[in-house]
Amino acid sequence: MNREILIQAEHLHRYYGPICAVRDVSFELAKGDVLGFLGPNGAGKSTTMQMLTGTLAPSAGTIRVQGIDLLDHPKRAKRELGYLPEQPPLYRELTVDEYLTYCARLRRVAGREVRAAVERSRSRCGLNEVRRRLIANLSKGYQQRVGIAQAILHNPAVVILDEPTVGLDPIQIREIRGLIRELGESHGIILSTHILPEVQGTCNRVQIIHRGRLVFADSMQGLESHLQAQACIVAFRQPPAIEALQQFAGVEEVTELGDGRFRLRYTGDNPAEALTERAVNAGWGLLELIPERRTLEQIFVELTSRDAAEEAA
Ligand SMILES: Nc1ncnc2c1ncn2[C@@H]1O[C@H](COP(=O)(O)OP(=O)(O)OP(=O)(O)O)[C@@H](O)[C@H]1O
Repeated sequence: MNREILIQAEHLHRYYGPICAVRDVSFELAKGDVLGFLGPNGAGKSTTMQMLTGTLAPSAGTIRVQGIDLLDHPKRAKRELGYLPEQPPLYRELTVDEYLTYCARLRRVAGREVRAAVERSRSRCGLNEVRRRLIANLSKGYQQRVGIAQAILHNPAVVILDEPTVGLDPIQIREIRGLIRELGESHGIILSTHILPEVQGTCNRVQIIHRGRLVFADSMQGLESHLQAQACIVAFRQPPAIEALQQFAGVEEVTELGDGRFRLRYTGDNPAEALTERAVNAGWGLLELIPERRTLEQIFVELTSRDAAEEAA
């Protein structure tokens, strides 16, 4: 399958005086990608986002947007970029339509196309009903939609969203995530966040940055296989002796959890099939067999603490 590459970042570095905030970061974004950019506070997310949007020059490295070098041709490259900063740049005293029209002019949308561009992004972001309302009087969720609408006004290839659901209630969060997934079908999206479920619910690729370096980059399926712990929980009505469970091929450790429940840690092939067969034949009364999953939090902590330990060494 031919992936249309929208962003190519190569060997990005950024120093603030002696502090290296971003170190040798390289990645690609293709059309249809919703790339989650995760990292703890101070990891270098905002610095990277600012470099990608052309608001901060890298100390070294290159960024190409649809093949156009962002440093050599910033105006042309920025036409293909839409950006929602952490604090949406809204004018609260304007109505939604007035504000979007103003943004379209700033984005140099041709005069005769302004109306259509405003209508398109307003509709896509579900803002038709509030088009004549003052932004100041909208809920935070609707204000965030207005922020996203300004980012897609000029129909850019890439949309960069910095912490887009911070401060929203659960229903608004669901709506904004749905909107992001929808936008991902026709744009490439980079979503910077420190909210792990946001990445699981919205993105098809994930990158984790820690102390300025990428410590993880994979597809969501790749991440899923990391999440799959080599362990399962089983429960029986007539539990066997623990030794009987230790005898299954690959089982390394069995922990009794009480009430006929056990945790089996294994290597290699999942013993579930053999276990089920034996449980049926021996009349153990299998009640539960649940593969255990690690949380994204656990992986995140593992990766970031391993990185810190390596650095200390
Ligand atoms: N203008 C600046 N001058 C000096 N140091 C800076 C500047 N901006 C950021 N830094 C430092 O660079 C590092 C990366 O900061 P950055 O804001 O990119 O991280 P972040 O991942 O976006 O964090 P957060 O989630 O807290 O916003 C931090 O150590 C920060 O203190």
